[in-house]
Amino acid sequence: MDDADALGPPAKMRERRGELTPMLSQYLDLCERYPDSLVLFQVGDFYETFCEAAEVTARLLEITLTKREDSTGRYPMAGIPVDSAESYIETLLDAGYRVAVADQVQEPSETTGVVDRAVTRIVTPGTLTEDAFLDDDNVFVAALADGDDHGAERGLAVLDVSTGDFYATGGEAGAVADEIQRFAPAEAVIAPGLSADAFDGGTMVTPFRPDAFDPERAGGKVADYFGDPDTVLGSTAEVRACGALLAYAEYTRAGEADRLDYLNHLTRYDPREYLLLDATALRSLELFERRALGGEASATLFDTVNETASALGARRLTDWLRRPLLDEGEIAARHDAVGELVSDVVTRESLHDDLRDVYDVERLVSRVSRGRANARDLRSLKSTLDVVPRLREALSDADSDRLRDLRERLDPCEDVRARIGSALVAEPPIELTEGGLIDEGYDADLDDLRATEREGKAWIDDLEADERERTGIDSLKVGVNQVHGYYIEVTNPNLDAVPDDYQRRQTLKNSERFVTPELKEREEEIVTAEERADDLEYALFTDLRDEVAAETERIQAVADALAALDALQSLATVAAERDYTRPELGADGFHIEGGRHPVVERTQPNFVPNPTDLDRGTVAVITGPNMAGKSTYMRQVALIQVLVQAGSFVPAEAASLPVVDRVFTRVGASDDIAGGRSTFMVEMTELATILRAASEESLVLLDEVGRGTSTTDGLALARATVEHVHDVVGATTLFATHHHELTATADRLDRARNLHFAADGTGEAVDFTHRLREGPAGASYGVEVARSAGVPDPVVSRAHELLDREGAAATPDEPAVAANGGVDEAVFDRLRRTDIANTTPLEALDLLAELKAATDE
Ligand SMILES: Nc1ncnc2c1ncn2[C@@H]1O[C@H](COP(=O)(O)OP(=O)(O)OP(=O)(O)O)[C@@H](O)[C@H]1O
Repeated sequence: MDDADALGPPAKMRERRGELTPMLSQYLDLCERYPDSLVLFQVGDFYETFCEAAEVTARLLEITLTKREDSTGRYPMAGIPVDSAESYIETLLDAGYRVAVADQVQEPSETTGVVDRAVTRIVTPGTLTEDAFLDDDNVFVAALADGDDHGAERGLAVLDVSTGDFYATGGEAGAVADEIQRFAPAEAVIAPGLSADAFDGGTMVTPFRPDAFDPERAGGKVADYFGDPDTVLGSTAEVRACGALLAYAEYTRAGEADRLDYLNHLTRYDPREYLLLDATALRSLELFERRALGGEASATLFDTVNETASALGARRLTDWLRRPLLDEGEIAARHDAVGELVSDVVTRESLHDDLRDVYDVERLVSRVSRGRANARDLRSLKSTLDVVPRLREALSDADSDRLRDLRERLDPCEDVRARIGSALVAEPPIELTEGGLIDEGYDADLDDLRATEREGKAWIDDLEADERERTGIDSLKVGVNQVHGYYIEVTNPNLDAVPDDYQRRQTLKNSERFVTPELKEREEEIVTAEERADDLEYALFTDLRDEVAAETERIQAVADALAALDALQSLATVAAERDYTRPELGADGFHIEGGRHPVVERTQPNFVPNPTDLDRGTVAVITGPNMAGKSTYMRQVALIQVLVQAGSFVPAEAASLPVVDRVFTRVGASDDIAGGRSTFMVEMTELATILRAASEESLVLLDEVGRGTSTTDGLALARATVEHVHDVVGATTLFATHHHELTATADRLDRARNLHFAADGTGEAVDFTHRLREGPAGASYGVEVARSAGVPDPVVSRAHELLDREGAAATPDEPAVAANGGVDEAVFDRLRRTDIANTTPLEALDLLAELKAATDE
């Protein structure tokens, strides 16, 4: 928040409440009613702000700060034009404000006093519906609540007001925090007493009436929209969150009918139904956001597999990547559909072409339902429905269950389509009150009015010729202007010939303008017919819009099917064009032939495919020089896994994979400077999460764990981590490290493997092959990488000299950190297997004796 003083009633006005002019006292009232929002107050063609709010808006929007002066005092004032308000409002949102737009809701001509004003909408970052603010992506607002007992149980509700997408989920606080990250809401309301910690800096946490979270009240709200809360939701925490979120969404629609009629569908899910990707994983795998490490902006996974043709499809594909599936049947159903479209080029391409004509129906229909849609919106809806029969035709021979099911669900809504088609002209204007919307033949009364208008105009068109003949004045002209309407113009030399029934209207320098009683009558007829036609058109249009609004659920169902079809089409297009293969599911390990990194292969023309062959529970220790490709490889495996479970084919020659419950990553350095934590602290926090939460069903990527501290500590931690993951956690793990000593640890453990990236050290230059091999890496090429990076020769030579001197110390096959000081491996193992927490003092003494005996031998 830039400056909280800009909110609420200005002190200066409050002090003089009794004396203020009626207009300013209206402003003061509105500021009091909307104390959390910056009030934009319409005065004619401007939205004005006053006092502190004016100072803040003038600064943020770079507009002039002026003053309003009256008998009660001088008030700073700053205003923005109503016509270009949206871009200014956007800047205010970016600065962290909510904006309450107070419009004049009465014509100034209707009153002798001050015009009525009311807040007609509250614009907040998470509840945007105006096209001007939106791109294709979802914009979410969330609500977080706890249960009756205020324990660790949390409920989360997430809503996109512009599309009507509504999700609810719940669970213990940590799991729900992960779900929040998946949706990355722009805004959130939270129950009284809860901390906002689960939200990061990208979410504006907004205060809201605590009573909206009251279980009874919230339950009532949920019932109002979706039926019995106990049936549709999982816990009181979820009910509180959903109810409060609905109340908040209604609150921001001030002025419009309270209820959001297009919210018909609630998706309630359990986080355990989807592959869990926490914030760290989403970030480090760059699913949606670029990290631009080292200034090099790379594409995201989403960019790479997004070949959707519509906004609906793009949002659906985002959701599939954000919440990959766990259910093998569901995954296979998507794979079947993708497979069919991969092999059927004709269908795939015709789907892609047709889907390009699909508009953002979810948003269209929500605008229709809110009474905000114009005639163009309805035409766009019709164009979209026009596509549906073509899509059904393209899918007529579909085999896979999913495609057949989608075909079934593609209801062309023939009645709606025909109705819009017959009512509206092909290219209606945006304005709704100035006519030109409704087509001929739709309404008899309208056609009559238009006929009157046409006849009147035809009569006038003929008038010039008729009057020239009657008067004999060849230069006589008939014209029209805004102020005086139709007139007959006669130049001064001909004034003598003017007949008696001409009435003078206007005198110009060289001519006079006249009207005749008949011309006035005709004109009156035309104007009346025009006005009545405009009003009638508006009425017919709103009736049509209401009729379409009554079909909201049907149209939403079509939108849902279109979205899924487009997402499948996208996956199939990518698979076909980039040579992806269908993965086999249900394997007891990760077996990939010729795997590729889906994003890097797009920018590296000579990308080297690499295999993966890891039984479940294997810990692979991956060594190799800097720049050899370790990080790329590890991410490649994880991305392939995410793609599989999202329903996609994968960049590989062949793949046979299990379904994993969660992908964990501890990759690269991510300083949390804003959070005040050092790189090492962040690294350890992430590591702690993984070691606590990973299961045998998880896939874990650990990249250079322990790098952020001293070598000894780092190595000790890395080693302890490998052992713990191997012995206790049991997750399949890829562990990249520069500590060659770790390769010895891997040699000792049953399910650990050494893999490495070799580099050909030809002479003193390094040639990266990017090829993964069995066993530990032979040497570190760090010094050569330093040379190719431009480190001066003397430093490089000296480093070589030092390396030579240290010799064997750096060889990788040496056992790990002589930490056991020569103690027999069996003793070491015995210690490792000991669970101290479950060892009695007596047992401990026995153990000590046993170990002592072993070392004495
Ligand atoms: N299989 C591959 N084929 C072609 N180029 C690759 C391959 N793998 C990685 N690269 C390229 O090599 C460079 C280094 O890759 P990467 O960052 O994965 O190496 P690294 O071993 O993790 O390095 P460091 O240890 O310094 O983190 C990247 O620019 C990447 O694009």
